[in-house]
Amino acid sequence: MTDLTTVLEAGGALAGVGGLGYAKVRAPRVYWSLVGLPVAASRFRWSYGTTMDVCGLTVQPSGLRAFMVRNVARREVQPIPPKIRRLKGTSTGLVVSLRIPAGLEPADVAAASERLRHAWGVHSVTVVESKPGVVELRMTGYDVLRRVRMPRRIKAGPMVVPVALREDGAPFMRDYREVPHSLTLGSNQSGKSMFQRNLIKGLAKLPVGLIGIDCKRGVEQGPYAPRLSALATTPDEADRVLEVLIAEMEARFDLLAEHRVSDLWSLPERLRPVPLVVLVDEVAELFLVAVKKDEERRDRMVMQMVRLAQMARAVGIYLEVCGQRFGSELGRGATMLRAQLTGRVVHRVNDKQTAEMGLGDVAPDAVFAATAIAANRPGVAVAGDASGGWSRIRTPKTTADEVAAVCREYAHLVPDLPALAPFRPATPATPTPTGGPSLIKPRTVVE
Ligand SMILES: Nc1ncnc2c1ncn2[C@@H]1O[C@H](COP(=O)(O)OP(=O)(O)OP(=O)(O)O)[C@@H](O)[C@H]1O
Repeated sequence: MTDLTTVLEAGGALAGVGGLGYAKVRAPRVYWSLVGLPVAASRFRWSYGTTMDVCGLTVQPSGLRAFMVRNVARREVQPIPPKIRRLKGTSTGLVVSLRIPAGLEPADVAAASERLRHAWGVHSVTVVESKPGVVELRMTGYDVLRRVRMPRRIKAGPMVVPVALREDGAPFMRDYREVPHSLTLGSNQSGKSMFQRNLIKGLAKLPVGLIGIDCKRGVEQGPYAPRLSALATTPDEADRVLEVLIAEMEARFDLLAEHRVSDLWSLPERLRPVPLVVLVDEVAELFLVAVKKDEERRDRMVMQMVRLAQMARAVGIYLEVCGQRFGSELGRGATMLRAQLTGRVVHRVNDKQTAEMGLGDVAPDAVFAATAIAANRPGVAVAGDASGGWSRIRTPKTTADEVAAVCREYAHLVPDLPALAPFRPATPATPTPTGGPSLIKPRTVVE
């Protein structure tokens, strides 16, 4: 009987270990919550003081403080680490809020993030300044980008779309009011289309107008036609669509002037024109020059896009440009346009120069991270912005059919924009137009 009990106990223990091993690989969230988090939290608490000390993140207390607290001479007291304000476990990691003592700055903690990661045995440590004097250490317990699962509850805003997951487990949000224009770069098969697909999936549900420019004959954006207000599939069509957008921008500025406000969001809701997002897929195809005559069109389009990028934010027209490279080889004015596209997402690239094109001017520290993206990780990218911050992200795998279904479901949100009507892609059933007013008259398209 005793032998049987021992065998059953051993069997139960082995099954438990096997189950945990299985969970670690197949359900890392569950494993983290059951095992990883309690272990990491204990390890953190136990080794906090010494780890911060060896990582150079302690300061000598002031003489007065040493005297007040311990009533001893300053040289006799130990250096003190940042004070822990809060420690919170999440489904992907651990978030620790620290008050930075005088003598340290957030950059010191950020510089030590690799050392902290190894000391506490976590997958990554990201340092974010949450308010002056306070930093958050966002640790992830496992590689959350291996299989992306977006958090269930995401706080979105009027022009904010969740597109990908960040390495620290938080969603990567595309906020058009904060960063109006953006550039997505990456080599072949790196995941650019997947990024735009996720973006369209989010945007399709918002009250915005979507304008597609896909000079690969519409193969990428064609399936989303029911939700598009316009789709240009050749450079000539794109040229005309951009002309309409410039006219729309000017008309919207007249409206702002009439109501003495400086941006679209300050207008009363009933007068506010619908925001427009212009999605350019593979920008090199758009600026392609086959014969000398095309150069004039290309230069005109670059200048139209530069004008939109410089001014259209205030009137709610936003640019989302995607390409393999974006350098001076795209023609006159291209680098000027790139400078205006301040949101940057760089997928795997073939050379350092392309990573520098995307991130060198906004987040130089991120260039190396972009060149280190593995070929077997499509969809992984480095996202930087004009504030110099950057993060590693990955989009969830989403099929074109899934996004096409969302576009059909939300086709009733296509705004009434008569000037763009000639460019409206054909769809099986034309939905009833809704949304904000258009400010310019329909044009006759001369083919
Ligand atoms: N986040 C992701 N997770 C898993 N697989 C992905 C992810 N993103 C992209 N892929 C896969 O990688 C491949 C290339 O993706 P995608 O077509 O988006 O790349 P691309 O950069 O647009 O390529 P191209 O420039 O050749 O059009 C596809 O098979 C896609 O399913």
